[in-house]
Amino acid sequence: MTQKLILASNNAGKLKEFGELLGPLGFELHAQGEFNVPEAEEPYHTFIENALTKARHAARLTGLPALADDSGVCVNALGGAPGVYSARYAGEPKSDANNNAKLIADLAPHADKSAYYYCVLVFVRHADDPQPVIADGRWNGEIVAEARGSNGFGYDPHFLIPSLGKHTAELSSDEKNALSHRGQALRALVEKLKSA
Ligand SMILES: O=c1nc[nH]c2c1ncn2[C@H]1C[C@H](O)[C@@H](COP(=O)(O)OP(=O)(O)OP(=O)(O)O)O1
Ligand SMILES: [Mg+2]
Repeated sequence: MTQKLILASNNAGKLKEFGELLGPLGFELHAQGEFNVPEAEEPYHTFIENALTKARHAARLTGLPALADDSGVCVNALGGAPGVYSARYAGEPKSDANNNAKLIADLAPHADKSAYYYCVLVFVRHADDPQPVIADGRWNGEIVAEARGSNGFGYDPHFLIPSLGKHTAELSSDEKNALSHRGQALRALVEKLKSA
């Protein structure tokens, strides 16, 4: 039996990656936008609290199980910024181009360009589920001022994977999903769901 699952996100890049990763596992995926679920507030300072809030919000408004992702890029020389604030680093309205420009400018004086992508996923069976299923993933790289590649989304044109010699926007979706913070977290989550 296929399980209906609401993806509690309005980010087209994430929704594409979730479809690629979860579609083959037999979930019947629906973006929250199909049910006119408006964007949830993300008022917290931790990824986990924001992800849980997004998942509960979507489950409450649809009556269906929901999966939320809160993620970002954490830059070591910037003390982990933009981190949980990655989506609105350059202010509202959210803009990948403005966020990338601000990140490159802020990092320019620093020699250490190391960074990592971080992703927390939260699955709830219903809005008041007392046992949300949680998994996370991390992907190390470096921020590069020059943009390269046109795949992916967000900070991908500027995120270099040194061992591959490629920016993450130069990877195919299969290559990215096999390695990414989101791919790692989703595989861990699916293992937990199997034994839950
Ligand atoms: O694989 C990635 N490749 C590039 N950039 C990424 C990635 N993963 C997260 N990011 C960046 C995009 C955004 O600036 C922030 C997520 O913010 P976050 O609040 O979790 O998502 P969002 O507001 O775009 O959509 P939503 O909350 O509806 O899921 O981190
Ligand atoms: Mg968000």
